[in-house]
Amino acid sequence: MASSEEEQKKATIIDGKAIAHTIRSEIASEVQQLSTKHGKVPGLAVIIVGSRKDSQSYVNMKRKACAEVGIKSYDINLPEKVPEAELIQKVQELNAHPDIHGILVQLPLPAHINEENVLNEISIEKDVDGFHPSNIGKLGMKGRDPLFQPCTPKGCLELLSRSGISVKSKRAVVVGRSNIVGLPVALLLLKADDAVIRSSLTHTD
Ligand SMILES: Nc1nc2c(c(=O)[nH]1)N[C@@H](CN(C=O)c1ccc(C(=O)N[C@@H](CCC(=O)O)C(=O)O)cc1)CN2
Repeated sequence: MASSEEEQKKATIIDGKAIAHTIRSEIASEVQQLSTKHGKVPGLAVIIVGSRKDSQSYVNMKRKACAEVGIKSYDINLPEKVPEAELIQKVQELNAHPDIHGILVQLPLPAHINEENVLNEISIEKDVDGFHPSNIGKLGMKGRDPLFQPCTPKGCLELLSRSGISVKSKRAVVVGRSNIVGLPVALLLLKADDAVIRSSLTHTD
């Protein structure tokens, strides 16, 4: 095998924990600067409906991560049977709250609540999950940039770039096409190199 080919076949180990540690220190110092210079502390409202164990665990991790970097998290825990209108009213209150800069509604929601109706209500300026149709739509459009990008897909691309792996001229296969991971990963890959990348979405969900 030619040496350049050998180079290309070499595996790269991605150290996710080390990268996460670096990113958290960067965010902590940005938050510190914001508060020193402008007297502002970023505020994130995290809404969870019901008591699914997996969702509780993800939400706890997000709240803990906020505390670690100095972001103030506002915990909103609503009962499983909360009416959709009440959840929407809560989102609207948070949209108008001056100390809350980001709103995150943990998914999935109980079956009686229409997820789309709720996500559409989040102000696009506070849509830190990037799930609002306007933000997702811009993610898919050439020359447009969403205000926020979904975090797990953004995390995948961030891991690659911080590990020195370029996606340019590569072929990518994305397994799954969920609104939360598969679809936005494919869109982010296209945005990263729309001239060359062909990303194929498999139909597992
Ligand atoms: N409002 C949101 N709701 C949900 C999201 C989200 O991003 N925003 N994503 C998932 C739940 N979730 C975070 O909330 C989440 C779940 C799983 C993973 C993940 O990376 N899983 C890895 C395993 C990681 C490990 O075990 O260490 C995997 O599946 O391979 C990230 C985020 C639904 N709801």
